[in-house]
Amino acid sequence: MLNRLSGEDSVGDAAKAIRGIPNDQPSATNRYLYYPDHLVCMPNPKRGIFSNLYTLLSEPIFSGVLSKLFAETWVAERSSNTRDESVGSFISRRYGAPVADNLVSALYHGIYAGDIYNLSARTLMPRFWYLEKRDTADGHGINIELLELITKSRSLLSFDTVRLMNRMIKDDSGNKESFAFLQRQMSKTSIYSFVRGLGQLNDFLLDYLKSNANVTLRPNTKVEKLEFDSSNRKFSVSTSSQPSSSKEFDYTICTLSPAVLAQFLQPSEYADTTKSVPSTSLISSLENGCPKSVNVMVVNLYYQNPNLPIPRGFGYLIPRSVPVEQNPERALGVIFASETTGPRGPKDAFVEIIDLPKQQKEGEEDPELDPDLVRRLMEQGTKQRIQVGQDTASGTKLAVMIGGHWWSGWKEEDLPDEQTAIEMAKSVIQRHLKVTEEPMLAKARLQREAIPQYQVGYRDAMARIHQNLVKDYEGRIKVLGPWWQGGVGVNDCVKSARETSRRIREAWDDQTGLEDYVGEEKWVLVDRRTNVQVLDPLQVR
Ligand SMILES: C=Cc1c2[nH]c(c1C)Cc1[nH]c(c(CCC(=O)O)c1C)Cc1[nH]c(c(C)c1CCC(=O)O)Cc1[nH]c(c(C)c1C=C)C2
Repeated sequence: MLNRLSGEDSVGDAAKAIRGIPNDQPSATNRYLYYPDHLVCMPNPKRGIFSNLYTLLSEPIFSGVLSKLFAETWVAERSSNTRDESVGSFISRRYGAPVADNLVSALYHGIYAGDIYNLSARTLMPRFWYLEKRDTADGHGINIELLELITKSRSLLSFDTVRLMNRMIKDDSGNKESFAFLQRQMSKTSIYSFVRGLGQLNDFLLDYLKSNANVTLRPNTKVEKLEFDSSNRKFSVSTSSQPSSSKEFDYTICTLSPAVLAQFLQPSEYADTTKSVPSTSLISSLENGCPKSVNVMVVNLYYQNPNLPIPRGFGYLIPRSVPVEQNPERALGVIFASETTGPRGPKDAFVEIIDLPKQQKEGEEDPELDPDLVRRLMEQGTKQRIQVGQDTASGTKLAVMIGGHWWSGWKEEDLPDEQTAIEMAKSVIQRHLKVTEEPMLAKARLQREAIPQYQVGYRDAMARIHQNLVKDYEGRIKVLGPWWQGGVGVNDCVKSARETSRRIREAWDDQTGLEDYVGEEKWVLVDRRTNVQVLDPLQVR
């Protein structure tokens, strides 16, 4: 997908679409935690050793943390029977409760809006989970293992990551030039966005699919039933507009939740008796293994003042340990959104390339423009106006995220409405950032079931679903997306989409997208100097 975005048609389109924030910008280097009543900038190499040390020694959020970090080496490892454990319990056990509650809980608010005492350590901290039991003969803990990797210039990568990287390098079906361009662009980038927002990705995909004669799109059409004929291994689909379809399909790709897939597959009273019926074991593995999800209220605030008294950076997160009187709204964090969407204002959001040779000599790097793109435009002699920032107005944008796991189990009528949410967000901003100005624009939206919560036991649940899908549907149902592969990000989705299309192209029908969950995780040691890859000889026993 991104490969296509990056220039199937023209390399210029990519530079126009993807807006990368360079690694050295404040939004890349400065991330804050709120504790107990002020923002604390997290240590990072760009801030220098003295500044980091001062923060570590003076801020209450780190009290008791350093001694516990050092003591980790002597903590007894988990028992061999433990299949999984919550992130909160794992971190408290190895590094102490303050690390879990003050630091790690905030991080998991900022990715999953989740409760560390429910999320799976094995799924979400796989490397740490693995390192705890690696080399058990020495029993010297995670920190020493990490130190050893650093001093020996080795990376420990999951087997599936290395497999994907190797496949992408070998794969000649993609556009090599655009892939190389994307790699170069991303290596300088900490985060990226799309100039017209994330919706641009959808628009691009839609346009691309519409331009393919063999694709039929059925918007606003609910799938009612999915039936499989095992004699010819074909699916038929009943939809709200077409109760019985004559068309047959070879594969089904499901990006919805396991529980929704179970609904599609359940035979109705009037089911066609020639079609296969899913086993009760598949249906119960889908229903019981389905992660719960959380609702997140996202409130966007726009202030006309471009110079509000807020620090430079990506934003801040609020750990679970912050006393309720400091966070009665149960906010999870705030994104300083004008920092993350590129240059803003009527002048700065666009770069006009009128006379390239004068404006930029070949080889001279402009942080906003890719040199290859410039070279290409120079060759074409093109005059272009390129949008590099999302916002054509100056001012300050903030995005306040509220709720998540704090609202788990709440009844619908107890959730705040949008107007109340705006008032809540304004009071968060007033209390935490001392901003008393009224926003010029405010918009709230409740994102329902926004983020799946990968529960303790997620890995085993997905392995069971895989085995049942292969048995009942002969690997003709593939699953991908946030519910299935334990990753909520766009990158995770792109990665699993790539792998799914390969599985179908190669007719790998022993694979559903969940096969890597069966058995133990495999890890690869990569020598960073030579790029030699070896399967880690010290796999967990
Ligand atoms: C305050 C709540 C949230 C913030 N972002 C999200 C929530 C619930 C959701 C979210 N965050 C990340 C993703 C994945 C995006 C992707 O990969 O496409 C999602 C869905 C990424 C992320 N955000 C933070 C971290 C450390 C990460 C992991 C990857 C990375 O380093 O980029 C931190 C973070 N999130 C939020 C803030 C304010 C913040 C840090 C200060 C908001």
